[in-house]
Amino acid sequence: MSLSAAEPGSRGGERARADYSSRRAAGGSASCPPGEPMEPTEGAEEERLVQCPVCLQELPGADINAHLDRCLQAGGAQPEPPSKRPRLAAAPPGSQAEGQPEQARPAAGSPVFSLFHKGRGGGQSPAAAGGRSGAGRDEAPVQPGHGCAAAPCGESLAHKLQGKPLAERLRPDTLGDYVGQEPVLGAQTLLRSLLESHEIPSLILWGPPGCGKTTLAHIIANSSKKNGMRFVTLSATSAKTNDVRDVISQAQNEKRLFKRKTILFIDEIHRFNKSQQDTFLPHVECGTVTLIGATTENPSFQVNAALLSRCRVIVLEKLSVEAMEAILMRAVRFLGLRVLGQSDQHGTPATGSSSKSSEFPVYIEEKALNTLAYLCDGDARTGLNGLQLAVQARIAAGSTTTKGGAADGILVTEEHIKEGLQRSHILYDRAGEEHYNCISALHKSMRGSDENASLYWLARMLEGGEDPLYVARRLVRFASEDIGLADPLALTQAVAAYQGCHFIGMPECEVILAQCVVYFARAPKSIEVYRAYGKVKECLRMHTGPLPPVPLHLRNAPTRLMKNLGYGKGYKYNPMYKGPVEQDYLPQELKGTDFFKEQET
Ligand SMILES: Nc1ncnc2c1ncn2[C@@H]1O[C@H](COP(=O)(O)OP(=O)(O)OP(=O)(O)O)[C@@H](O)[C@H]1O
Repeated sequence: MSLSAAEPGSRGGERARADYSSRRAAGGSASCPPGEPMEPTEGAEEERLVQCPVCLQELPGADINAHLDRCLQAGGAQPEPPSKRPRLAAAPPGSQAEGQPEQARPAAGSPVFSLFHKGRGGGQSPAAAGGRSGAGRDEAPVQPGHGCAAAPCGESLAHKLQGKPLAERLRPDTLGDYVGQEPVLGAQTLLRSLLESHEIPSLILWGPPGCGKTTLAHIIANSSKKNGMRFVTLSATSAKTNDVRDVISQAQNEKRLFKRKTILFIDEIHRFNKSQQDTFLPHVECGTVTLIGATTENPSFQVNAALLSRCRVIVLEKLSVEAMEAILMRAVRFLGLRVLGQSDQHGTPATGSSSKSSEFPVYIEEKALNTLAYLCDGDARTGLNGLQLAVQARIAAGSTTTKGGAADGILVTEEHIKEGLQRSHILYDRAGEEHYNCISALHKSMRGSDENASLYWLARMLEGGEDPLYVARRLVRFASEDIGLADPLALTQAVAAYQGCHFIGMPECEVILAQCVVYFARAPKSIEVYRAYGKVKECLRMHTGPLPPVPLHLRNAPTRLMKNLGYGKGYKYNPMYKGPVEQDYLPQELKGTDFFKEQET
């Protein structure tokens, strides 16, 4: 036997299979039942640990063929390697492993990270606690359609509001239910035709929170699954480089052994550092994995340029008020609420109503829905959670009303919606005017050395859901523009604050920003450099004709030819002189210009 320790996907794997076949033909130990000890074989080679090319488990060389036999029969699934962490989940529905006995599927913790699948244990998603998408999410399927999506008809309203957040229950499964994003997903768009023909390119989905990035990936997962592809998901907030490597080697094996393609979805890809992102590069390049990354950050800054050039960047916009209204109406139908229009005092039951008739009818003002669609600022998760919270609160309060002549029931008004949103989401328009107004107020408060106002505006933004890195970037600018050389350490503080925010994110990073903001409010201020640089720029802008050449004595002369042309000639090397050196550094035309001279006002 000559099987050597092989990297998954390497030629050693082929040799393993060849060896496996020949031993099998010879009636060798390949027929050992699982769990039985293998017969010892001769030779030192057998004592070496060999990695199974299918499941990556390391075994003594003597055991590998029988193990490989079982591994291949189990469709590439073997008991988990000891090093795997429990957040790795099981095989996707529709995958080859799905139809196999439970023990033959990849166990939780196997290198298969397939998460967009029907929950086996029916456990509650981590998102049920209000969490965002993450590694290990175990989602229940949502049926296409409206009224009874994800819930059997007749299920009570209280039951529908329990467990998973509404936003998760209503996550669309098909493009048909995906609302908005017309510029990238409308009819006739390239992406739609690619998705419809199951030609999925590597993608980076970039857009603000709650605009549908994960949902789009979820839809792609459903369609690719039907097409026999594997869909594996990782969250960059929790996955380590080793997890990525595991996924890649599993993808290599799947491709080699079962000719199955793997789509790897990485949520919050910007949280991977550049070297972690490098891990995918060659595998995206050679087509072992199709990468779908989701990010709320500008990928030009946060995603490795080489990786970026191999992916199509899809820019998703925050959802429009109309799109939000459509999403909320779908939720209203699902919950079986009755919309109480301004002109319709009796309330129009939403089609697909599924509330049990024994329950009080629940009414919601049309105005309340419009306000919610407006206030959630294009974030569908906030909108749906806001609706859920308001309805739950009203049901818990057990209020009944006969307002407006409607039958006895529970009424959700605009005020209730605002109250619910206020509690979970300070009214703050992250992309609109409020965003600029607040950052401007913060900047001016720090400039005016008002530490209280500075902290106030900072909190207004952060509590309203502002991206802490946006604030941190402004602080970096402020450190140079307003403090400058009056305290050069300010810049170090700002850069450190930016990095701190990048490392730990919200909510922990809020105090980092608070410290930096107070430091800046208290710091001495100087705009000397800022102003002088402005004057230099103006000087360049106002210049007419060709720009003056760099004086010859200031030029470097790395070659003989350049020396002969007079480059560097007459240059006085300052360290060689004890006293001040008489030498011009500005072009002749600008001799004596002082950009630092204060202008008389
Ligand atoms: N375009 C859409 N059409 C219908 N529902 C949507 C759409 N976008 C989002 N939703 C709803 O909002 C919820 C949250 O959306 P999703 O998780 O896709 O946001 P995201 O862009 O990935 O946000 P984040 O960056 O915060 O993870 C979904 O579960 C779904 O119910």
